[in-house]
Amino acid sequence: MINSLLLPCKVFKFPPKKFERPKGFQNKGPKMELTITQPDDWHLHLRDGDLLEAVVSHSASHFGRAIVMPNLKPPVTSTAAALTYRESILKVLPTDSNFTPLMTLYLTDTTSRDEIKLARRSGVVYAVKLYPAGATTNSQDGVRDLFGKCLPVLEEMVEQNMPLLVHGEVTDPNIDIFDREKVFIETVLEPLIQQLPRLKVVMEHITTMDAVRFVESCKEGYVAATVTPQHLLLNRNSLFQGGLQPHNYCLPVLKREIHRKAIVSAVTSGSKRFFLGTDSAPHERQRKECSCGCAGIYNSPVALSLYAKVFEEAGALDKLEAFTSFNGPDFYGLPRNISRIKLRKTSWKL
Ligand SMILES: NC(=O)N[C@@H](CC(=O)O)C(=O)O
Ligand SMILES: [Zn+2]
Ligand SMILES: [Zn+2]
Repeated sequence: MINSLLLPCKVFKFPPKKFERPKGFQNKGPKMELTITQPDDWHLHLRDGDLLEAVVSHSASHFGRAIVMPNLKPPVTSTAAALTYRESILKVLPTDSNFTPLMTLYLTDTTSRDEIKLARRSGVVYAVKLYPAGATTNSQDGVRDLFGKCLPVLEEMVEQNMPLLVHGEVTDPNIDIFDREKVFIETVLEPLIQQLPRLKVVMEHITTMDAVRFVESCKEGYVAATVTPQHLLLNRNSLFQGGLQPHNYCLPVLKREIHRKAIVSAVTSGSKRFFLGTDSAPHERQRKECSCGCAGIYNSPVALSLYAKVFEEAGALDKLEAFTSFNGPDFYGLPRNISRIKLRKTSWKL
């Protein structure tokens, strides 16, 4: 794939005193540059072991912080495990990196209220992740009884102002795979928000116009969504273009073009409810290219450029910075980054 788009080239650090508003898009002849506040990634899979070591620098070179997903084997279900995982990430970071992993807990039917209190007190756990059991990669230990066994924990999360991050798909095999997000909104998210209107919810990696409408209909500051580069750039044709394309397979699966367009409109509108979450999900090559390929797209080395391409093509580069660098920390109640990153438009080959 040959692209002409904005390629991140360097992070410039400014001390707070010298902080000034980014100058924004500058067109200097053929050389186009854009300087924005350093982005964060609000949905990232770093894995562990060798894979962690192989991928972490790709995120750390562009992003200031990342919400690190807990779907390891075994999953990160306790604050103690999150602390250990965090240490193993910090250990393999490049020495000059100030990348900060923001840890999450994997919700199960047996998570306790005390665990949520511990998580909040730890100062390193920022959210709890809901995987409906069987919905996606390493979700077999996920939630089976959200409105029953998990309810006390959700109430504690309201008390602790701890966001619930949601993989929003039903797992019923009788529901068509392309409808699983829409049905999840109707049967789980809408009742959940009615029951717990003060719970902060992030609908992760949205893929449909139904999700866009749902998020826009909720109270700002309580419900938001992350958006991946692949769901902004590809539709479901890309899964079958010239043959089966396993590297375009992720969950929730890519949808029709009308859905892609709705998501592009939502993020380029300047709405505060949508922010960057790459869902970069590395898998070993032989697990993608085989008779039963697993779900997940690895994108962190190129994600920021791809987002910039989407905003540029929509004529909305002036809205890019809010999506990449402001809306996420504002929703989580965290400070925006001080450092900045320069994007330079250039041709490159992936
Ligand atoms: N998105 C994916 O297709 N896969 C993710 C899990 C997830 O985010 O659902 C993974 O961990 O591989
Ligand atoms: Zn997911
Ligand atoms: Zn994910």
